[in-house]
Amino acid sequence: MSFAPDITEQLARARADLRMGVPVVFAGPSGVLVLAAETLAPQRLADVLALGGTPVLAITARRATTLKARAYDGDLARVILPEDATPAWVHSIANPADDLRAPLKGPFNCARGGNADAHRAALRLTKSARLLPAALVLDLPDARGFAATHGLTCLDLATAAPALEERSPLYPVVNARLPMEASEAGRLHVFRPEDGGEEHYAIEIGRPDRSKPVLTRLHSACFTGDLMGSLKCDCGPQLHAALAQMGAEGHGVLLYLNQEGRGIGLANKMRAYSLQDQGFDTVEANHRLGFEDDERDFRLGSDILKSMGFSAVRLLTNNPRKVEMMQASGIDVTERVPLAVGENRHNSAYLATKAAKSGHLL
Ligand SMILES: Nc1nc2c(ncn2[C@@H]2O[C@H](COP(=O)(O)OP(=O)(O)OP(=O)(O)O)[C@@H](O)[C@H]2O)c(=O)[nH]1
Ligand SMILES: [Zn+2]
Repeated sequence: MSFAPDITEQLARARADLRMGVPVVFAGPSGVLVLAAETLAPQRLADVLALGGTPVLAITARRATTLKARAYDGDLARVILPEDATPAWVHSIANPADDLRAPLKGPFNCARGGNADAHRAALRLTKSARLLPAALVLDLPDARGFAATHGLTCLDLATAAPALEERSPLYPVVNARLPMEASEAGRLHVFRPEDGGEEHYAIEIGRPDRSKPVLTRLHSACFTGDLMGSLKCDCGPQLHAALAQMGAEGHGVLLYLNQEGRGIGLANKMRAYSLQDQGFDTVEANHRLGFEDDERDFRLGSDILKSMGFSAVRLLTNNPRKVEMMQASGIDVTERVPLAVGENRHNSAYLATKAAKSGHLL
């Protein structure tokens, strides 16, 4: 019998630690101390520098490209901290907000050779904590001892790295009747992941026949568009048009996935909006922040559909990646139903970029 948290539970703790600015430790053949750049407090940086060694700032290859730093590890770069590194320096590498106003100094001295597995895991962890993907990493000679002395979350790298790539199983928590404007025959189902992450929702309209393809919308949360009526995207009109079509047909399932900002979280999406005000498009803004164009995993949607008893859908979308990911994860997409609504003068460039760079069909 053990009450000790397993790796999934430890990772959930580690995410919370990083969001608060508390370091975590990865223990492996060579252990490391990890702090998220975004939440790095001045005293913690001073403490890390006082430990000696060669602290590096791990950033993604996307961010490295903008900074013209050498990504010797392929998907990431390890920028060696200058001896006089300040919190402002660390934040300016991690956060592109001031890239244009204060062009970064460079050239950067980047580590090459050795093993970057812990750095890669650290970046995955910052992303999954919805922080900027940048982490201060310092080699520790006795990682487990250091974690025990300082009461830090200690993750075994060999178990944590694969666990960070997996998606957590979702289980149904509750469902209840929800009469809506679009249909009085609505039912809201709540699904919860086992890893303490975001819940996702399914809005079932009518009682769709499980043996036939169901009209389905895979909708990613957009606080600004869905709730605030933002004109910068088409999410609000798409949400309402999808529900209206399901209401009119009498059946449907709208999956509301809490993947705000194409999976980067609302704070990072607002950082991307700020970059868009500096002239970058939606894809360039994600890259400058260090993210891929789209960090979402639509297999979540397949998991929910399967658990509700569906195996085939008529998918309301303009995004071919959604169709591909559904198919690849065992849900048959018998038809793509276009959903082109809500274009206006504020979002026409955004929609054009999605068509040109992300393959969206208009
Ligand atoms: N990072 C980022 N996310 C954005 C931006 N504008 C909107 N989003 C997010 O993009 C997602 C839009 O999701 P969906 O409506 O499912 O979009 P889609 O991939 O365009 O596909 P379809 O609407 O099905 O055609 C939401 O999570 C929004 O929060 C942006 O400029 N940057
Ligand atoms: Zn939106």
